[in-house]
Amino acid sequence: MKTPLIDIRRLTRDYAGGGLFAKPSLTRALDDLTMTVEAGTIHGIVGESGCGKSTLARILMALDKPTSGDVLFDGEPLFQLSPKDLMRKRRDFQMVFQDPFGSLDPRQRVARIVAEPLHVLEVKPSRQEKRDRVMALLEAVGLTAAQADRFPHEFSGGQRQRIAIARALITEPKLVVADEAVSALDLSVQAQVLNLITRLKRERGVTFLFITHNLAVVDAVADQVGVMYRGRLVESGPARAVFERPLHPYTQVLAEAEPSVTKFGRPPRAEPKTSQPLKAEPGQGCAFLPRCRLASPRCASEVPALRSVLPGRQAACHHAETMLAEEP
Ligand SMILES: Nc1ncnc2c1ncn2[C@@H]1O[C@H](COP(=O)(O)OP(=O)(O)OP(=O)(O)O)[C@@H](O)[C@H]1O
Repeated sequence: MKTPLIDIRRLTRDYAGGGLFAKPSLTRALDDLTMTVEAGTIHGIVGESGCGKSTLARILMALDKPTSGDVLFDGEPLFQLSPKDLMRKRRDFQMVFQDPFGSLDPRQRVARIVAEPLHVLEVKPSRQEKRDRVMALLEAVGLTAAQADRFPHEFSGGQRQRIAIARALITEPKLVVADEAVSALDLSVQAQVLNLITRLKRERGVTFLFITHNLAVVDAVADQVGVMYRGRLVESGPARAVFERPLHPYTQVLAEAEPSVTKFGRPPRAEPKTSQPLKAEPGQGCAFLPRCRLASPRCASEVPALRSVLPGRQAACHHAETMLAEEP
């Protein structure tokens, strides 16, 4: 079997909270998260606010360290590399952020902005080679050579996001993590940037990890999707199949709230009965239990492991087979 580009192994990230006047507390932003991303694919990560998406992105960029677990990038464990090897490895992954207005230095010209990761990551091409690379990339993202000497404020939001994508590609990375990269853009501009990303995957073989709360965006571009809930991966598989036929009740809730991704615009399923809600002890049962329409006593006592339910489809739910047997 092929080595995945990213092999995330049992990643946990705890943040200490509280302080001088508040009781100390611990937030588990990532909880034993395991997943793989194949090279040359667009892999979506979806989940509601606070589920740990940005924490995952920061760890994949080696901007933050996990409390436990590791990430194998092209077979190499990121958090066991020496600082020198990590610096070399950083050229292989880049990030595009949400805010196209805040993420580009307003005092720098576009050519300098796009070339910046070369300086930061100590790649030292000749002056001419650098200029050639910048120009080729500006052209690849649909901008002109004449625009290289302008400043960010002279561009629209969509154009700025193209500049950010060109900057992310300058070190010829294998992976680009896009964290809510089109969320701040108008719908028509979103579609243009998504087309660009699909083309870059096809023509350059770049792998994209597309992190968003917007299922329609993932449905439009992603080959695979991972659904996160409270720091855990609860479902994964081919994006279209996952949204059309969810195998986890949480995915179903997300998909039914976004009618454009469910084929027939299904009406939402019944909410759980609230007369005697089941509760799981922390760390013992399923975190989705209080919101789950299929909750059973087993869900309160046993954390459901992510398991293969259909070929290429995984879900962390004791009732995945029940969902499979239900009318679509
Ligand atoms: N530096 C930090 N210190 C303390 N807690 C943090 C820190 N960063 C994240 N958290 C907590 O970890 C959890 C996951 O946060 P994270 O930002 O990764 O979620 P998210 O899915 O990206 O949310 P959003 O879509 O709102 O950005 C949240 O409960 C958040 O409050």
